[in-house]
Amino acid sequence: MALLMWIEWAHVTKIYQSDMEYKEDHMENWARNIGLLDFSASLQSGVTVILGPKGSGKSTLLKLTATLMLPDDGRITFHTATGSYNWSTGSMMSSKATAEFGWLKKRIAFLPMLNQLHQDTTVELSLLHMAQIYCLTDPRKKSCEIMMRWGLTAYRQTPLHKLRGGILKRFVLAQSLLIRPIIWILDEPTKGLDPLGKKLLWEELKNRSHERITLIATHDMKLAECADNLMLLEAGSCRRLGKRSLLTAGVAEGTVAAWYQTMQVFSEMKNSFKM
Ligand SMILES: Nc1ncnc2c1ncn2[C@@H]1O[C@H](COP(=O)(O)OP(=O)(O)OP(=O)(O)O)[C@@H](O)[C@H]1O
Repeated sequence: MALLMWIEWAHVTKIYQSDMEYKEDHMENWARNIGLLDFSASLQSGVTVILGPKGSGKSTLLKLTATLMLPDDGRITFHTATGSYNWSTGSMMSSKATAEFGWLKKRIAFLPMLNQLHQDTTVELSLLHMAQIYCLTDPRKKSCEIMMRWGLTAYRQTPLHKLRGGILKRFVLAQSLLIRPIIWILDEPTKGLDPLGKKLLWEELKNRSHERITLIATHDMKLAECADNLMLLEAGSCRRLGKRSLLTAGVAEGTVAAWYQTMQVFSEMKNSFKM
């Protein structure tokens, strides 16, 4: 059954106060401090892959949607079967709505979350701990199931600091799914992920996408092929949003990579006319 929920971003703007760390990386961006600028869009369940050049605002959009940062202007509204909840600077809510929104926020999983890991704890105990924090029924069973699904059973007694990079990333993905997120937000999930992890991620995205809203920012064009929708960001704004099948049908190769490349060419042409 499809999830009865959607997210709406209305005129969301986020300006960073300092650009010190970013000067080298994103020199081509005319306004380095702009995370998002008057960003508007809306999305329902399924997998949405967010594409865009370096510094176009992909991570900013994900962090704002994960409610890790507040927008400076505009609002993000989470529409659910029980009500609509606004994430914006200065928004007011009744105590009932605050409690409901609190419940929803606990069902938003954001990756990367590596810094929140207790490195000395074993794989099994970390999952169990997470299941207990989130008050899951039958936490031991659910932790075992997720370990099996993500090929982690052989590492159950291994402390996290001993996991190799690719397997650690697989663990983090598994852990994020343990809480059965309604909104699953992934920033570059295939970066540093091992081949088994990539295969399992693909299966998860293909088989369970209707159960949640999944947002993925990536430069991995192979992964982007799993999208139901594509969103293209440019200089902090949404330039395109639509069904992958429709957007890619417009380019000869019919792939996301070819569509993205075409869009980049159009952008360069547009920018050269402006100069
Ligand atoms: N903490 C920060 N301080 C200052 N500027 C920032 C900060 N975080 C992001 N920015 C700026 O905001 C803009 C958007 O950054 P963001 O990381 O969201 O882009 P991105 O599309 O995710 O880039 P990438 O593809 O490199 O991950 C960039 O120009 C960046 O320099």
